[in-house]
Amino acid sequence: MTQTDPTAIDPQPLIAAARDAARNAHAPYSRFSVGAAVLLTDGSVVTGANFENASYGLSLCAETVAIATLSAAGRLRDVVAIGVIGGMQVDGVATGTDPVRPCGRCRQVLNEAAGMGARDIAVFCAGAQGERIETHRLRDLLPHAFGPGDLGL
Ligand SMILES: O=c1ccn([C@H]2C[C@H](O)[C@@H](CO)O2)c(=O)[nH]1
Repeated sequence: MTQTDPTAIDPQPLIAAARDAARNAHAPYSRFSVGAAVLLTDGSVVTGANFENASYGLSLCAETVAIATLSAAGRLRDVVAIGVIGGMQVDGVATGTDPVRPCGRCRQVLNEAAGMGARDIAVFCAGAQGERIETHRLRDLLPHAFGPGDLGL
C-alpha cells in the first residue's frame, strides 16, 4: 500500500471546497450541515454534502456521498485525501467548534477507496469555521480494518 504523507498536502483548499459543498447539505432534521471534499491523484476535487431523509436512518453522510460520486465517475482507485467540515446550522450559526471527524461507517467507506487504490488516505477535519484543522491518516482512524484485501482483491 502506498503511504500518503499527509503533511505534504495543503488542507486549506480541501476544507474551503468542503465548506462550499456544505452549503448544499440537505440537513433539515439535524440542522447539522457537513461538507466533504476529496482530492484525487490528478489534483481534481470531488465534493459531497450530507443528505438526510425523513426516515432518519436512511440519511447519508457527506463523506459517503462524495466517495459514491467519485466511484460512479470511475475514480475509486484515485483517492489521496479528504477534507471534512461541519457543524454549521442551516441559518449559519455554528453549533460547536470541535472538528468533525468521519463516523465509523464513513471510515469503512473510505477504507474501500484506500483498499482499491492501495493507498492510505489523508483525512483533514475542520471546525465549523474552518479552524483547528486536524490531520489524520485513515489507517490510524480505522486500525486493523477489514477491506477489499480480505476478499482477495
Ligand atoms: O462525519 C460525519 C458526521 C455526521 N454527518 C452528518 C450525518 C447527519 O446528517 C448529521 C448529524 O449527524 O451530520 C456527516 O455527514 N459526516
